[in-house]
Amino acid sequence: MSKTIKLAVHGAAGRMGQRVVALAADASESSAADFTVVAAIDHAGHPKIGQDAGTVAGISQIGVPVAADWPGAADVVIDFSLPEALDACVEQCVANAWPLVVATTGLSEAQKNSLANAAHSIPIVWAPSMSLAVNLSMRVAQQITTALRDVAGGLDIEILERHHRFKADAPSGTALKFGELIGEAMADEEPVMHVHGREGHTGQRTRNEIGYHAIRVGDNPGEHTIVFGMLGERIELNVAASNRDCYAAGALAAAKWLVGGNDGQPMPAGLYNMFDVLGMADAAK
Ligand SMILES: NC(=O)C1=CN([C@@H]2O[C@H](COP(=O)(O)OP(=O)(O)OC[C@H]3O[C@@H](n4cnc5c(N)ncnc54)[C@H](O)[C@@H]3O)[C@@H](O)[C@H]2O)C=CC1
Ligand SMILES: O=C(O)C1=N[C@H](C(=O)O)C[C@H](O)C1
Repeated sequence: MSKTIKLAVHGAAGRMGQRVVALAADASESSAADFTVVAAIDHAGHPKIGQDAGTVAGISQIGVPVAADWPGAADVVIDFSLPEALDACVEQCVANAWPLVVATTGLSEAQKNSLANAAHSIPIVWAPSMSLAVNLSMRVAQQITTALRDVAGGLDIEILERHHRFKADAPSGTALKFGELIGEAMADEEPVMHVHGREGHTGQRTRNEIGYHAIRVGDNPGEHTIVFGMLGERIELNVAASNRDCYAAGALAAAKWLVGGNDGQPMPAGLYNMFDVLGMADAAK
């Protein structure tokens, strides 16, 4: 039998952590052949501490309790937690030389810098969306922007995102990443302004801004619409999750890539993203 990847899940009792545990451990899922969940880590005060992580995730027992302690050994760690929980996770991974997938959004600038520092010693995949469809849409958004940025009459770009009412950060990390990539593709002499919502006497829209609008409704697992508005017509690029498994499957693909790379060799230390994992790093922009 081939050796499975020993996976530690950080934030294991959360909405996303549960789906990662389920896809990695549920025998009916194809990814379960690749992984063995060795640790399901969550906050010491979480009410599910001590319960079997499989049961918490809605699958059969896996013999691993949700715990606040880190394991003695792991091949890779997947983090879906909170910004305030991430620093300790990164420290553990650096101390133990564990590759790390960071999916948590809403990080401070200091945390982004410490991720870059940590990536000098361990390989890290960090992306605000692990979804294949979202990452592909980011490339499409860059291409549309490049094609239309000099259109007669001008191009207005606004980013609408919809998420469940429980989401803690706004706008979504994905919306901000769309904006960053689109801003690069706008390549104007003027610096791009990132405008978050509008209210009051705002005056006319300027050419060099990207607008962001964060909608929080019900149980929406994540939807992004990029509006490319011109005089006389518009394009709307919409990418929507039906459930959270697109993110969980993407995180598992990233974990597998860190451990086995493209050629079976572990990835060296460095800061990677989902474009690297999906082989889209050099896609035409
Ligand atoms: N990159 C991506 O594809 C995606 C990223 N996310 C992001 O992942 C994060 C988690 O999202 P959800 O699962 O919906 O949130 P959630 O609130 O359901 O789960 C977070 C979990 O982290 C745990 N946690 C809090 N403090 C901790 C600590 N000190 N140590 C260990 N665990 C701790 C919580 O108890 C909770 O179980 C958010 O930042 C969200 O934006 C969510 C979906 C996709
Ligand atoms: O909190 C969520 O749910 C999600 N967060 C990520 C983000 O902030 O971009 C990714 C996804 O949209 C779901």
